[in-house]
Amino acid sequence: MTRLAFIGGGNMARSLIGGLLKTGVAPATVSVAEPLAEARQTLGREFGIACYAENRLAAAEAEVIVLAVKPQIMPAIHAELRDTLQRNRPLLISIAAGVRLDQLERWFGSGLPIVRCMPNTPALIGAGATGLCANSRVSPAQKAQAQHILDAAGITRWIDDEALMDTVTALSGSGPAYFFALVEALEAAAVAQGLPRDTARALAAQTCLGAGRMLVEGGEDPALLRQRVTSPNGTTQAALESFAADGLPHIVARAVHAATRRGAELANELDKLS
Ligand SMILES: NC(=O)C1=CN([C@@H]2O[C@H](COP(=O)(O)OP(=O)(O)OC[C@H]3O[C@@H](n4cnc5c(N)ncnc54)[C@H](OP(=O)(O)O)[C@@H]3O)[C@@H](O)[C@H]2O)C=CC1
Ligand SMILES: O=C(O)[C@@H]1CCC=N1
Repeated sequence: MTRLAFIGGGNMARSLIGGLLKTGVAPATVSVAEPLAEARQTLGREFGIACYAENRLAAAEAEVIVLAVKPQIMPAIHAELRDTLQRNRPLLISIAAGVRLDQLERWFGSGLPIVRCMPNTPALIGAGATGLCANSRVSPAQKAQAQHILDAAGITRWIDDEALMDTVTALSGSGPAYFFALVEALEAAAVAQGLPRDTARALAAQTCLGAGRMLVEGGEDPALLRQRVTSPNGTTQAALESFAADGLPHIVARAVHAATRRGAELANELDKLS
């Protein structure tokens, strides 16, 4: 069985580890490096995996290493891991927003097989969406390995042009937050009209789930699904006309553009640090 190490045991690592163990991956094959003692204890208790304070120890025997730290931490960990990686030449998987393959190659050593991917937090419940992009050193078997790890967390799509990974980040990486923000706004609007908050929350959240399930399970065009809700001259039409008058597509496009630009900025900031 493939030995897998996570560097950083935060939100996304927990989501991915939880998904993998649910698919039958043995806890004994997974290790994690996490600086916070309390977080190590929780990870060990929850998942039964080996937890280390030192990155080098977690990575020592691994055939696949998932870099699950914040982008700004990457330059700090490469010095620690570089020798181990050059010796063992594992498959490296980075989930960091913005961080480019050429930067990872420069920091961790050229010639390494590296997959840059962008999962999202619904991975925690097996409903994640991940874009993946590989450098030229990744073999077909390693591609399948990376896909297997991320498939455990939801759906996966390979992205051939790495330049589009910042778009994936802005779409599905950050995307759950957009839907949460919409639910918050819907809830606030209904509460302002007098609906009890718990009722507003439950109806808004279930509506989000129902719409999402119809999109995913039915596979129909969102425009068609929208039209079916929209009776001529009815309530939905009134709401959609209000959205259009306020420029909803433009507002969304600007937000996705801002997130995409921030991804590129993160990478540029790291170039200045390292
Ligand atoms: N959150 C999200 O929705 C998504 C995040 N990502 C990407 O995933 C990565 C992780 O994000 P997320 O899980 O949210 O962040 P978290 O802060 O939850 O996790 C990062 C973890 O790394 C640990 N850490 C800090 N320094 C080191 C170090 N030197 N060596 C090893 N571990 C260290 C942190 O410990 P401590 O807390 O003690 O500092 C923390 O537990 C980021 O690069 C982000 O861009 C990708 C997709 C979605
Ligand atoms: O906000 C962020 O930078 C990370 C990447 C995608 C989701 N969270």
